[in-house]
Amino acid sequence: MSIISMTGVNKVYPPRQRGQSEVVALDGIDLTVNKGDIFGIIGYSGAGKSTLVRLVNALETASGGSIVVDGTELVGLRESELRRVRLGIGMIFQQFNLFSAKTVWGNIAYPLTVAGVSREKQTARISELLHFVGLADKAHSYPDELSGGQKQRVGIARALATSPGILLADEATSALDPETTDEVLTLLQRVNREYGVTIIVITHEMEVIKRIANHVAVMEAGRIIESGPVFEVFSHPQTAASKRFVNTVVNSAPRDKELAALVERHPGTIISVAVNDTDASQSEVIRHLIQREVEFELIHGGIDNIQGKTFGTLTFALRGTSDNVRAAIDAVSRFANVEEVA
Ligand SMILES: Nc1ncnc2c1ncn2[C@@H]1O[C@H](COP(=O)(O)OP(=O)(O)OP(=O)(O)O)[C@@H](O)[C@H]1O
Repeated sequence: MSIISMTGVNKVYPPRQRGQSEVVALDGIDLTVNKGDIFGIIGYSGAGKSTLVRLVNALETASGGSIVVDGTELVGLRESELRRVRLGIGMIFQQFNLFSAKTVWGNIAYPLTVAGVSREKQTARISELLHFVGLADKAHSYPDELSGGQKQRVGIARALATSPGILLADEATSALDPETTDEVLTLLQRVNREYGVTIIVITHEMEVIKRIANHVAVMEAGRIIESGPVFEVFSHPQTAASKRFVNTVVNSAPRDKELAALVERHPGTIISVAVNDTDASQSEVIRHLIQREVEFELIHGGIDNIQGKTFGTLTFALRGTSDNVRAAIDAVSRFANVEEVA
């Protein structure tokens, strides 16, 4: 069931200065996020990701199109009605955006006070959330006394205070080191599983998508150029930009210097085979090489796990008669994506 649905959404900003032209930040966005998704949106700087998020939580208005959030059409809605929609959406940020003069407790209490929640209920909710994010002992600390990862955990607790159904995470781990990033991503997965919150993750890092998203949309120049289940986009990227993102995190075929070094050490035929556990398993590839009496050596590559599925590219140096090598490549090519790299 869809919880966010965008159809033909445009956003045009007026020129920043006289003489400049207007900026088309979003250009015909069609997007459906289903309830329970961890939906990743990836793109380089300026692709339009933050603009898209600001439209979803109604911080900005669209120039055209339709945006339906949890059954409510946002386009054309009055400010008082937009406020109600915003209550159902939590948000976390790259720079955490905590109130530095308030304690951890005070930060989490803030949205509850604004929503008119009684003191008693606030206390119960804040205690629950502090335990959930593992900061029960930091209730009376100030943000300055916390590490980046702890600050983001406060950010998550504050965003969840009013029990929103949707959480928007805008580059939420971009300021954190890899280990802390991992902790925060694990926490977001718990938010999704244990509280049933739909999460939209905005990032320029494919690792984040690979780690937690089930669905991904790739943005470029204000458009969504590719979208689908994470495993599909990783295993069959359709556009140059998606391929570049995928190559940052998965073992792909060797190129340039790396390839030249391999060729020097392994004269003969070198092939790269994309393997996965749905249609091109590693064992099937190896079985065909053995059957065709081809000697082989695994010289490059590796296997990843994406959404519980095996995925990777293995590069083999093949040795044997040219007929056998050809027959082996033909046989493997029937079910797997094979690239003869040398
Ligand atoms: N208030 C604004 N006025 C004019 N142009 C804007 C405004 N906000 C964003 N833009 C422009 O819209 C385009 C998309 O910006 P946006 O911030 O959504 O991209 P992004 O993918 O989130 O990039 P980043 O990660 O750098 O924030 C950019 O060309 C940006 O300069």
